[in-house]
Amino acid sequence: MGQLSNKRRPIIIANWKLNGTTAFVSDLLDGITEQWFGVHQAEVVVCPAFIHLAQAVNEHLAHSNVALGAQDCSQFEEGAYTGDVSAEMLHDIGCQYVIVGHSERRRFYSESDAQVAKKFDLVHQSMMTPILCVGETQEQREAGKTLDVIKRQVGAALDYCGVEKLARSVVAYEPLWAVGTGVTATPDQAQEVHAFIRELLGPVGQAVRIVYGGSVKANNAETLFAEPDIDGALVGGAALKADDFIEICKAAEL
Ligand SMILES: O=C[C@H](O)COP(=O)(O)O
Repeated sequence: MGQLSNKRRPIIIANWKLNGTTAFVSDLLDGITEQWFGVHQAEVVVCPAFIHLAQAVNEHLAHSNVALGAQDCSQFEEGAYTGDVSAEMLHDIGCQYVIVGHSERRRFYSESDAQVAKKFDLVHQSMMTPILCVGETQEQREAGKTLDVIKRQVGAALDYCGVEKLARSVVAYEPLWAVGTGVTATPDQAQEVHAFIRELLGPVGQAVRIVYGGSVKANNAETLFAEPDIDGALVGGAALKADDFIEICKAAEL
């Protein structure tokens, strides 16, 4: 992949969102682990729904080289917060990664930058790696505000947690107009924002993996990954079929 691949290990993350039964998840995990064994340049992470995490660990991932992530966590550590799942619970069950600030959480649950920053910090406190999602709406892009939005979203985590924690994180750039729409950002559009995020992080930015998300498919992954600041992908729809997802993972190693 891109010219900086010697410095940053590519990472491909499957976000299965609100999908799957135990049988579906079982088949999908079998399909992925059977095709992704041995040593690989790219790191592969799967993020099932909370209720399928234990199944993933106990029945499929324990002896695989596929890592486990969660799609979200509570902004609270413990106590009377009905329905929540804490970062510590996720660590305890075997997660290594947690997505925070996904645009669907920001949009459908009104999560603020401040709440996302708290979650980001709790994931670190629980010895896992947060995947911080940022991205602009179509209206914001058309108004020329893309970089302002990204600066505000990354800045909230930076201000709350400090640059050292950002250095040990993954950032996912997901323009909302590309999420689940079939419209992918062009490699140039994505590269511009990725380079901007890296610049925002200062010297540590060179070590941070910044992935792109938004209608990534097997047929567009390679050109995106060829960009110097795109270190992998956060994949939704195309991660629901093992063969399609594995094709994207392979493209990260070209
Ligand atoms: O978390 C994944 C993203 O929201 C991308 O979803 P998508 O690949 O279905 O567009």
